[in-house]
Amino acid sequence: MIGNSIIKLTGVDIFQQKHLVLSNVDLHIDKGDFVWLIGQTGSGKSSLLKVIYGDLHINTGMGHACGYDLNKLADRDVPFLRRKLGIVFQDFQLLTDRTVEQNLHFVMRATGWKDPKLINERALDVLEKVGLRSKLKKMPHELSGGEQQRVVIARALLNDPEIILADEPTGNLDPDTSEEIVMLLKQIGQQMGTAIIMATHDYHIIRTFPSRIIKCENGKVLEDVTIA
Ligand SMILES: Nc1ncnc2c1ncn2[C@@H]1O[C@H](COP(=O)(O)OP(=O)(O)OP(=O)(O)O)[C@@H](O)[C@H]1O
Repeated sequence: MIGNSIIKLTGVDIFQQKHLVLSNVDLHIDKGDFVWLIGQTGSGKSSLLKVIYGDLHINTGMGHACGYDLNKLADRDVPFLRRKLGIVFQDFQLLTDRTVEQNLHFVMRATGWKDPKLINERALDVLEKVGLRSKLKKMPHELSGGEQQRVVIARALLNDPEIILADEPTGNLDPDTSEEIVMLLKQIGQQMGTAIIMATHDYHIIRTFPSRIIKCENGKVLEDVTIA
């Protein structure tokens, strides 16, 4: 982290294969920021998030995420960058054949945790943060959609991330449960200084929780957007 800056993109072009999705992107996210990311289907929201978590490489402009230089990011750096990011995406769902506890332990072992006592404690700690300590031994299918999403958030918190990237985390949830998830993310941001970028198509929830809005539109990322 340079000062409070967690993400800094300057003049970045973002491609999917040979297709230029977003050009000349400037984006600055500081510790504790909560940012809504909006834009029509196919406008480039996921592509922008993919650049930040090292899934899409950049060649034009300058990019930093959690202290990593995105222009020079080597494949071997990506797992280390990902430990500083909490990812809450529909593509990163829970393993369905393991309990909540096993899901959390699996990620911890994969990211270098060794001590079984610390692993147990950390799993309980993150479940406590999302209010699901009692669900440790449950299988994902025994949980509601909102509870599953809370476990995904707990999993994203395991390595104490500097930023959480949430791509439509409330897409499959009813309005009340969606609000609970946003409140939880906001609370995490306020308590731990975690920055949060949340992509959504749900303008109602943005109106309920007003915050900075950025928008992907016509190949650009627009800042300080307001919605009707
Ligand atoms: N793996 C890929 N290969 C080639 N093109 C892709 C790939 N992924 C996305 N694209 C294209 O890049 C553009 C931006 O897609 P992206 O997924 O970033 O949009 P989005 O705003 O996240 O959309 P949605 O709201 O539907 O999730 C689209 O034109 C899409 O077709």
